[in-house]
Amino acid sequence: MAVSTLAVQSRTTMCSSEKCLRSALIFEAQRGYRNFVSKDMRLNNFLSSKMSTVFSRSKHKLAEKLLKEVDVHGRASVSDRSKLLNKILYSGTADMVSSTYIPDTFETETRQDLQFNVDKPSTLPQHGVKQNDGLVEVMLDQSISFIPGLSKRHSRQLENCGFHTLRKLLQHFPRTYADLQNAQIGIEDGQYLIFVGKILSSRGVRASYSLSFLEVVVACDVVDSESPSTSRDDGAALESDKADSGRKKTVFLHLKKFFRGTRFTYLPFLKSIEEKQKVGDIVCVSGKVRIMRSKNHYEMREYNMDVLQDEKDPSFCAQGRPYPIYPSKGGLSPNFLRDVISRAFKVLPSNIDPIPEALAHDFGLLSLRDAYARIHQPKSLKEAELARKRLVFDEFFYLQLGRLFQMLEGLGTEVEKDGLLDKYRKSEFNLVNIDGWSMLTKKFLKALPYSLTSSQLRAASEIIWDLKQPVPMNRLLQGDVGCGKTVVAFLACLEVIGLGYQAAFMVPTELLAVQHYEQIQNLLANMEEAECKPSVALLTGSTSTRESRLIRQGLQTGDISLVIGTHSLIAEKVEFSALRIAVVDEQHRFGVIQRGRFNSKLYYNSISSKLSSSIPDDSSKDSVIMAPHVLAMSATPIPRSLALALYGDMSLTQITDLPPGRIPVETFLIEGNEPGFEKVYQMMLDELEAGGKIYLVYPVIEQSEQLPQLRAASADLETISQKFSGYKCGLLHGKMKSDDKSEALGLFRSGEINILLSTQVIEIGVDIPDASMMVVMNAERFGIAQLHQLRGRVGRGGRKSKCILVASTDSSLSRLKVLEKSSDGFYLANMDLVMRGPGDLLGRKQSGHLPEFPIARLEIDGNIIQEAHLAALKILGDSLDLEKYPNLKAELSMRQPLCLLGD
Ligand SMILES: Nc1ncnc2c1ncn2[C@@H]1O[C@H](COP(=O)(O)OP(=O)(O)OP(=O)(O)O)[C@@H](O)[C@H]1O
Repeated sequence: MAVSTLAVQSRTTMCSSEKCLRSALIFEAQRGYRNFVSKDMRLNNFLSSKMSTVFSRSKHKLAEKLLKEVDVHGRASVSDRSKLLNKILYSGTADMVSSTYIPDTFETETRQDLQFNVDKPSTLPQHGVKQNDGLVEVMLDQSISFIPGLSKRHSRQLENCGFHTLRKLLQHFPRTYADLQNAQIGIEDGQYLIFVGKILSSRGVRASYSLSFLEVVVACDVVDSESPSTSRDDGAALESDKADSGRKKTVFLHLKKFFRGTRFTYLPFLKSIEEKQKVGDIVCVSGKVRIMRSKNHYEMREYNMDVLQDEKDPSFCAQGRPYPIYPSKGGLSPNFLRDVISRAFKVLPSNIDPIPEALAHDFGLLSLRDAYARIHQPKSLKEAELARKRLVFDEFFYLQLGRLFQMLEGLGTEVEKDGLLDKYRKSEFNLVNIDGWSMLTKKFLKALPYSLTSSQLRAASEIIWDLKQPVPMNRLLQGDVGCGKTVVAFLACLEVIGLGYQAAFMVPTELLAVQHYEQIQNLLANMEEAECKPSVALLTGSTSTRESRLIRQGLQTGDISLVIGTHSLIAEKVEFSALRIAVVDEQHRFGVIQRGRFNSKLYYNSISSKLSSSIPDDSSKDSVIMAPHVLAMSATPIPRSLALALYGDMSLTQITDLPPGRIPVETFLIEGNEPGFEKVYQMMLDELEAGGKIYLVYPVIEQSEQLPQLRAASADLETISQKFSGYKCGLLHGKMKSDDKSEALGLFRSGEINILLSTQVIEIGVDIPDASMMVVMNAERFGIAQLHQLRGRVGRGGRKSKCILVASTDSSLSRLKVLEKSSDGFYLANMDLVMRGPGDLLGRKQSGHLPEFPIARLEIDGNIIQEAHLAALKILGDSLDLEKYPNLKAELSMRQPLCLLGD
């Protein structure tokens, strides 16, 4: 009956309070109170007969004291008794009182009745608890036990399901909203409808020894859709539309609420619940209808009922409110949850919002209380949507605020902090300033066989700016496939090497490590002055024991300035002399723990290390105990919204353009049937004859009995070799030995192999600029982002390239169509996010690190996260340490505690 509580409260009489007290006493007596003395002998006898029930000593004593008081005041006025009971309720024993004196459910209104009839209790409220008109107002993180009328048993049930605080409860959001319709046309079983009618009767019924129910019958007038006049032919019906609108029938709603437990079967209880509903009241009832046997009679067990204040204008209610449908949790019924949540609003004050009003106004946000109220009890779907926006905003806002705050905390002076914020605020701030770069970096830049694109230059400047800061950089560099991230990372490495430090470059596969190693050696070879060239080493799982020992020694002494390698770099034995930057390529391929270990290990080593004497300036010496800068690179473009959520603590750098002269790869979708393959083979032949090189990508290495429809690389080698007999075919997959893999790739690079049959092992990083065609078998087995990555292996030079996606069935082609249309990795990643959600887009490993968002959905709320990011910048710009916003700081410490602990 929570919905109509307000109305109930307003018409509460002293008489009902007296009854409540009496019921409470009887209830207590049932539990075995021994020494109750009453002038009513019958009651006295009844109470004595219940003496044997177990009662804990403390409760017993308390109960004894309180009941004696009640008895003493037995002759006093009802309001005095109410005062007394109120005192009990506020004396810190409310839990006990609610469970021992007042039956479950029934006490909801009882306690409120009492509170409405008495003065404010004299007892001081607890910390964070406000009292208002007799109701306790509590803040969001207060226990749910403050919810009016919640029995101890229900509190326990809720707590067991994780609803410890009001916040937790209010964040149990409706799964969806049923579209309530005015019952003006035919009524069907299971529909969610809304009615306005008059209460005809209300009765509390004892159904059995331990079951009772309240049945309220409401009579409502609705349009009679079954009357013969409505089924006439159209013309006639049209003419008499007006008349029909007046043809009404009365339907009877039987609203039922059940109570389980012997204590709810007693007459006083049944009488009291009965009296809560006043015959003749006009009410608005909404909920799910069930058809009953008798015509025009309907039952409702899930319902909301509002007593209409203004009988003359019931229309406002009948306009069709969305009806919240809650997911059940831990066995708690959606109905129960709806009821408790609506009660929670009675104790929730309006000033719970930590976000300053001005900011909320700037971003068009509802106040927090309104947002909670409207998401749970919206008057329209639009209202629910507005409320949702506010709550989604909060989820993103505190994440952004926490991460930015944490970053600022690491900086020393206000000027530095302001500088960092400015960098976030204005992208044009990051002007390229090559003059400030080290000599080595400048020489390397000069020796490059190409000029950097403007966005590569901007990215390099941004990173090098960060490298000069006294706090460790934590930056994510991302860009589309083949945009030239590697060279930007090399520049960053050379910058620290130029200052006398070391750099580590970690990649997920050996193939990639070898490729990067060869690439940097080639680029360094172009440099004129041999003496300033840094020494570079390659350390992977296949490096011989002797060689790896030598490399480790070199790293320890500082003789090696740059090491490129795989996971071997984070092995415990590897120690650095003065590591200043760690580049983690394809960072999502490493788990957070691995990255963390890498980071902390390097930190430890760099503290313990003795720095070589070649450090040029004193300022660098001071910062030697700093953790190394981390530059993470992501080859899969991630939508900005997702990146903000996933890596909100990282600064983001994006390379937005491709090196000049790139011709977009032409993409074809072909069904993998006989004519389809004939077509593919013909295209391959044309390409080979024109001097091209072809990757053939397979989903598996060996043919599998379980998945016979999948083409396998090993199995196809012979067929393809026969088909293209004039050309050389090679095989590359993850199970091959490291040397064999490098050899196969080397032969393909040099042109000795024309067709490379491979698995997705080539997906990341493989860079063979003159490879000009790719054919992906069973393309439906790959995600959009993955296919885009694969496709990025071709078209890396000046030659026009083709990518053919062969799908087993016609139906799977439609999903891949988006690849045919676009070659923009960011656009495709966004599409993937919308189509598959963040979990599938990122893969299990990476999506596991996404923060939990109870209500936000990254695929649709991307714009809100951007707003939240701006709002966080605004707040921090105004108060770097959040001192101006103590409420925000408190909320932040609650939501993102680690960021305030400096973790
Ligand atoms: N500014 C440039 N002008 C011309 N070529 C460039 C430029 N920058 C990089 N390249 C070349 O483009 C190719 C791709 O570069 P790189 O391997 O760094 O790309 P990437 O961003 O790491 O791509 P992927 O994520 O696919 O590995 C390389 O052959 C590189 O030499």
